[in-house]
Amino acid sequence: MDRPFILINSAMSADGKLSTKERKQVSISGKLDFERVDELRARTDAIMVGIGTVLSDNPSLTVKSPERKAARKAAGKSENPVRIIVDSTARTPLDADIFKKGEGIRIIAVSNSAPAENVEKLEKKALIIQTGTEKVDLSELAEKLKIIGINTLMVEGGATLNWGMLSAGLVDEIYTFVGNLIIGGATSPTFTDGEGFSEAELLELELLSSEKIENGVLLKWKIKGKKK
Ligand SMILES: NC(=O)c1ccc[n+]([C@@H]2O[C@H](COP(=O)([O-])OP(=O)(O)OC[C@H]3O[C@@H](n4cnc5c(N)ncnc54)[C@H](O)[C@@H]3O)[C@@H](O)[C@H]2O)c1
Ligand SMILES: Nc1nc(=O)c(N)c(NC[C@H](O)[C@H](O)[C@H](O)COP(=O)(O)O)[nH]1
Repeated sequence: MDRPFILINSAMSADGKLSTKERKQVSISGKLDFERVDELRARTDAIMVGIGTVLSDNPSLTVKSPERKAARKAAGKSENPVRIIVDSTARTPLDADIFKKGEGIRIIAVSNSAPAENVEKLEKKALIIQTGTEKVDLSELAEKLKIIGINTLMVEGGATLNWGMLSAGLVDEIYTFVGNLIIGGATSPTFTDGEGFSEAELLELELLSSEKIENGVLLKWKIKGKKK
């Protein structure tokens, strides 16, 4: 299958959580890690998040640094990468910050069961890609993104989309910043939620690097494939 190079970047607590039990975001990253994420954003063709992240965090997914935005412009690109929301039932609020902030293309990926009236409203704000019956078919979405010129895709969570991408075999590398806090809670989102793998399905990773950043550690992993 021809698809973009796909990287997941997430920040997690020392106990592997992405946010609190109320699904409220907390700063796990410090200033330097947020700078690193901005730099990654500026280098990628597209950024993708799940609708759960939009509903809880309302991210804009823009490049923040004026210098990086200017460098993208100078290279003939938009200031921001293409911003994509995976939203099976077309629930994205029309006043979400992703629409209000920054220039550039937005894509909402919906399934074929998304209510037509929601899709029609979103069509005024974004390009719509429709795949899958109940849930967005992430493999088909990745192929379509490649066709429209997206060669590098950065997934910024959340927990359910991370699982969807990993379990569909769609991820090449994972960058996790592990921050110096404990969040706890059996229901707090973790780096990968969803159904989970059984023993015969586990994914094996190769550690590419580890780097101390302020009071945390950045781990870069490559996906090797199913654990033998
Ligand atoms: N710390 C971080 O780096 C970070 C990054 C992003 C989000 N978060 C946190 O994660 C939480 C949100 O995670 P979440 O799990 O609730 O939502 P999510 O962002 O993972 O979105 C999940 C949604 O994606 C959609 N989806 C469609 N097709 C899918 C498929 N085939 N597979 C999987 N998902 C599919 C579904 O509509 C599903 O409800 C929030 O609390 C947020 O603060 C943290
Ligand atoms: N890298 C990172 N470190 C964190 O400590 C944290 N809580 C997030 N969380 C991801 C979440 O989705 C954020 O809401 C977006 O990173 C915000 O993006 P914007 O600034 O709105 O562009 N991400």
